[in-house]
Amino acid sequence: MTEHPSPSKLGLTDAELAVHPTVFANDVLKDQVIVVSGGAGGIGRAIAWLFARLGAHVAVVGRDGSKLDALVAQLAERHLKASAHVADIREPDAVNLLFDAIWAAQGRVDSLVNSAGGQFPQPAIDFSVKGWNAVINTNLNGTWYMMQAAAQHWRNHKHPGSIVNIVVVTTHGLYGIAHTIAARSGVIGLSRAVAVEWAPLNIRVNCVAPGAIETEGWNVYTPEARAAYPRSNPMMRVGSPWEVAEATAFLAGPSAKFITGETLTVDGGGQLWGETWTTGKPAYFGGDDK
Ligand SMILES: CCCCC/C=C/C(=O)SCCNC(=O)CCNC(=O)[C@H](O)C(C)(C)COP(=O)(O)OP(=O)(O)OC[C@H]1O[C@@H](n2cnc3c(N)ncnc32)[C@H](O)[C@@H]1OP(=O)(O)O
Ligand SMILES: NC(=O)C1=CN([C@@H]2O[C@H](COP(=O)(O)OP(=O)(O)OC[C@H]3O[C@@H](n4cnc5c(N)ncnc54)[C@H](OP(=O)(O)O)[C@@H]3O)[C@@H](O)[C@H]2O)C=CC1
Repeated sequence: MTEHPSPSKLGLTDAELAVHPTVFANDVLKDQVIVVSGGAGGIGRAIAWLFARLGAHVAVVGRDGSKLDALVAQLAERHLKASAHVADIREPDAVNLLFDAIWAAQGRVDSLVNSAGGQFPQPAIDFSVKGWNAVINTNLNGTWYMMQAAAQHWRNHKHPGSIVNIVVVTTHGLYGIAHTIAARSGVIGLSRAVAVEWAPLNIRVNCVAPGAIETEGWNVYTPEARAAYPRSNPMMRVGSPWEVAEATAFLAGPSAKFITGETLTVDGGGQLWGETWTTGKPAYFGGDDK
């Protein structure tokens, strides 16, 4: 994967996340257990900090154990509860073992947040089969394996649950990552379908669709593409991972107990006005790219 040097830090640090003001009351998630995939990434990390500060035990999941361990240590320093779990969400057997392990250690799981995911910018006409499959496998298949394993464990334990899938805005204005639009459209459709099928099990399923949210994940985009992101919505700024975390807490927790099958867009209005060209805006549309 091509990574571009970042001129300054991207996103929020642990020190900032530890004290960021929140609209939620302390202890609103007291004693709950929340699984956060991609928990050491930019958005997942903000979710982990917010949910832990609200009283939950946060089980953070990813492939890089050292990043997860460092985050858990930071949380523990502030007397917040968390555990690190290495798993590749594209491996269904590993995903099942992950949920077995968390249930065995914590005795419950209340919510799953799927924040693991990503893509690379490329005109769709040039996608290789391997690149297409990497993005579909991560964002659609991996998310599904996590959703299904969570739901099967809830059914087996006769325990209610909620799922929040972090997707992208699929309806308007996001170009150069068509593979992820395809995968995330699949996740949104899947979430609406199982929101109905799993309602008898007392499982809610919702999505959050962020717009341009500054995180280290942006290193996959060129500095020129990133420079245009603040102009991708009528608020003329990028979003913060904390803004996504608070939307996620709203949907995951008791505040949304009558909401299922919904997608909450957190993009500063970008789905109504604005455009994001992750590969540079072509001259045809009035941009600089040939
Ligand atoms: C407002 C703006 C933003 C737009 C909205 C969304 C933003 C975000 O989501 S930002 C944060 C998300 N984080 C990331 O996207 C992280 C970076 N991306 C990735 O890690 C990958 O894209 C991945 C998720 C697909 C990783 O999967 P993995 O299996 O590890 O993939 P590989 O790196 O091994 O690559 C496999 C295959 O994919 C093709 N490929 C990968 N990178 C590129 C590239 N830059 N250009 C073209 N093709 C690429 C390629 O075929 C790779 O195979 P090889 O050629 O054999 O390496
Ligand atoms: N930032 C933005 O502007 C936007 C982001 N999004 C989406 O929000 C989600 C989070 O984004 P963000 O935090 O910015 O991205 P990051 O790249 O910072 O974090 C993504 C995390 O996903 C984990 N991950 C990736 N693949 C796998 C895998 N196969 N198994 C387990 N974990 C995996 C990575 O951890 P590890 O390397 O340890 O596996 C990483 O920490 C992603 O789905 C992203 O596409 C959507 C719209 C906009």
